[in-house]
Amino acid sequence: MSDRKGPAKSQETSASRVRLYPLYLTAHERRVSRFFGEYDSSMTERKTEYCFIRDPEFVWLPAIKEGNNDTHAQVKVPQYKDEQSIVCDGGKTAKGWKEVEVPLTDFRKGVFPMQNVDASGDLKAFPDMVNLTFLHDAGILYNLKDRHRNGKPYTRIGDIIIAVNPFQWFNEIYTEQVRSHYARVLVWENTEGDPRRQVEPHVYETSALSYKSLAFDGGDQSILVLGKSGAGKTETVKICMKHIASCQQGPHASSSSKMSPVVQRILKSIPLLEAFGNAKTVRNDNSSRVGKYIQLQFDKGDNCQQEFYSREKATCVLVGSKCETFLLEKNRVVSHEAAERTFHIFYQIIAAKDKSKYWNKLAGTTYESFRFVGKTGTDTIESMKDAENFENTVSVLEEMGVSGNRLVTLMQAMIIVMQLGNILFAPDPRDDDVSVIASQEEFSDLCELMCIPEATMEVALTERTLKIRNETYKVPSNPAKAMEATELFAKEIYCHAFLWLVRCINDATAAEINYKAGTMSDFGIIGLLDIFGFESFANNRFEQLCINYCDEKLQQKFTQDIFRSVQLEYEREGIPLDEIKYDDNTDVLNLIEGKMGLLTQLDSECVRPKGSDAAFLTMALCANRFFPCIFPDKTSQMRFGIHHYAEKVAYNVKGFVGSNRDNLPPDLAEAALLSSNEILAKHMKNDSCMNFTSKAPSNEARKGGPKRGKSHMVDPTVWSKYKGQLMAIMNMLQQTNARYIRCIKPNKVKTPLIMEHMCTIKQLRCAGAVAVAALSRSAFPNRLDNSVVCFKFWQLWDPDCSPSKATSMMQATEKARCDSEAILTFAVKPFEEINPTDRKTIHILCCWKNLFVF
Ligand SMILES: Nc1ncnc2c1ncn2[C@@H]1O[C@H](COP(=O)(O)OP(=O)(O)OP(=O)(O)O)[C@@H](O)[C@H]1O
Repeated sequence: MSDRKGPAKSQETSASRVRLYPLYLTAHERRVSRFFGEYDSSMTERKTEYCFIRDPEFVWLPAIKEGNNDTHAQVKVPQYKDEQSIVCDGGKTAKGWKEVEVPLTDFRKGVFPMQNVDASGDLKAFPDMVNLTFLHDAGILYNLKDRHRNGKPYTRIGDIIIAVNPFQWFNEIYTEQVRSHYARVLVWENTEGDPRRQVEPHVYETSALSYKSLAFDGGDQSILVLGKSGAGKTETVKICMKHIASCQQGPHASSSSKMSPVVQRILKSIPLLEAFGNAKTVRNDNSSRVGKYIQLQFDKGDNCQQEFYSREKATCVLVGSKCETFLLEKNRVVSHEAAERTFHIFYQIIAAKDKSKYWNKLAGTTYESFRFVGKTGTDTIESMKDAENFENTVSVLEEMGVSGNRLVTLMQAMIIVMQLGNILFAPDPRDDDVSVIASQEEFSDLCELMCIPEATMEVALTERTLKIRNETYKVPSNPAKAMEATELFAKEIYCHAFLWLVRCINDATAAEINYKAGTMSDFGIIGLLDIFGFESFANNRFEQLCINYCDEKLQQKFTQDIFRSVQLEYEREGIPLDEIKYDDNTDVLNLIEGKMGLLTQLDSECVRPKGSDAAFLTMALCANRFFPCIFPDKTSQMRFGIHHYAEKVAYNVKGFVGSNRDNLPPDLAEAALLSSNEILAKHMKNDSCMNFTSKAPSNEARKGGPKRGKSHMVDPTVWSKYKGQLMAIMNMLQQTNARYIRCIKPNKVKTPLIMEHMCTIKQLRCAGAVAVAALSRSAFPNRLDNSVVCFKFWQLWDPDCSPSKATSMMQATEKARCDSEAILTFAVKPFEEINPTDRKTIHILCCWKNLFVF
């Protein structure tokens, strides 16, 4: 294009309201589509209109629009063999075509979502979905599907990585060479602009950029890995940790560079936690049944920036790690679905060759010998036998300092839990409300193992102490109550043995202990959060509400963070941003955690002597009747629903009060003190994950959680402890620069190469994938490169009426920007409208440094 001189155009824009789910068409888009519609019909060669149509089974189907009248569009739909073969290839691999008429009312304002095409109108998949020309969930689904089929599990959406679980290991994308390539390009090389343009999307970019930000800017970082069960969160955390461990070795690291012993221990700590915190579920053979927040600790060096700039050696080195765990699924200790298993460690102990070393009565036992363990469909997890896994577990425990007597203590605590499941009760023949022990031999073995006198243990299990005012009474328990107390005892022992182990791991890995004592606040942090994703089952209980609440908290943070990064992008591009509003989930959070919220109501019901689930529900519904996000269930008086940000979930309140109380009866707590096992005798009240003070404890953490917990009048409830822990973690995250990885489970059958549309799209909606892209584009959701504008729309331009200010001296990008601005100024003028309220021009397009947005 020749140089044209003309008045510079201002980049002023009136930002419109951000739509989190921008499905066609707002007034803005209508104007844009008028422009494109008229432009398209003016072209001599009409491009194929690749669009999507709705489908009840496959959610969206690719199609080609042939034409339309006032009410219907004529559409050709390629027919494929099955769901997996459906792709956006313009029907090249289709086995036939079907002509259909689609009512225009199927789509807002009758506009069809378009398939992903490049500048010349050819179908294309995009590594960064913020660059999709048209933005909607159909485009995102098929873009991910295309990459998934081609062995590319990672796709970028702005600053977020979407990781689709491939259910097969592509070893070639995790080699040491690939790791160092990402470290070199993203950390060590001094590149101009965004270095991510030089690499394929990968979780290595999240780890590398986190490390670089920590080393370069010094601020603490975090990586939040979110997704439903089986989506690949834990594997992703391990992949990122390994990469960070290699980044910190410096620009010249190689396979011969040795990791320090503490770094090796850090990397091994996750599989160790998996042995005790993971179980086989129907969704995932190695499912984490506990939330984890791992803080990698770095010594940033004295004059870190200066040395960092030399890029000769890493001065920001990994020197330790600490792990916080929360909401262990302790119910799994005492019961699990037939197709699932309890925690791996139980199977490992029973399968161990030398198990009688831990208790001679284990000799000859099988899984079925223990009621809590029982029959299992498999003795192999992730292609490793339980027996082999046990050897690994013991070897890593020893590296963590849990050896000799401490190892026996831990294993015996596990065996005590199993043995508790074998204790049976029967009604006393003289009185049904009194129970007697019906499995005398198993009971004697248990008491011997715990070293607690049988008489003491019998009373603790079959009677309970009640305190009424200042008087104490002993009340007999019927068999059901005695069984309930036994199971509670087993759950508490497991939970506290788990915390004891977490403290041992932290002792073996924390920088405060293994590197520099007393300088804890000097360490830089990269925190990795691996947390259960939002779920909705046929029957959702109290624990599910806690999990979904946690997810709501993270969703709120996610939206706020994305919004902040959009603001920064606009500032960088010099675009004024008058007003951006976005949907948020504050109302759901207020409903759950507010002063009169559901969980406060539940806590009050737990202190009432006759507190009941039904009374809780009545109170909760009444106190929160003005919240639009809660609704009663007309079919059941024991159910209610919450309209979460992701979807509506119906909760069954049966067991809410019991699950929230969940405290160990005082009689059993006292009996435990007599045990020779240290975990039972000394650690049953220790709810901490650390033996030392953590960095910069938050206000909540310092106070030890919500006030209720501090009062000695009542035991803290599960909810109050959980809320305190979660708030402490949220506060810690708040002080970091967060990056997100959204893991997607593409199918329920855990099989490679299958992407089920319905299940994937639901997760994309939960993850707010469209929302992220929309928010990233905020006022102008669609975008094209300026060079593409010049190429596509030059015919519309009359340079005499609207000259470009480009000169031959300019660089290509600058020239493209000026030309594109001139072309569009000319072409768009007729489509601009005047806002009737303020009489100002409504701009429908805007030219950025590299992009034309509309
Ligand atoms: N990047 C990957 N490449 C290949 N397979 C993977 C990858 N990530 C995960 N998987 C497979 O998916 C399984 C489930 O992954 P993972 O345990 O990380 O899920 P999760 O989201 O942590 O689930 P949960 O919430 O139940 O713990 C893994 O055991 C592994 O077989």
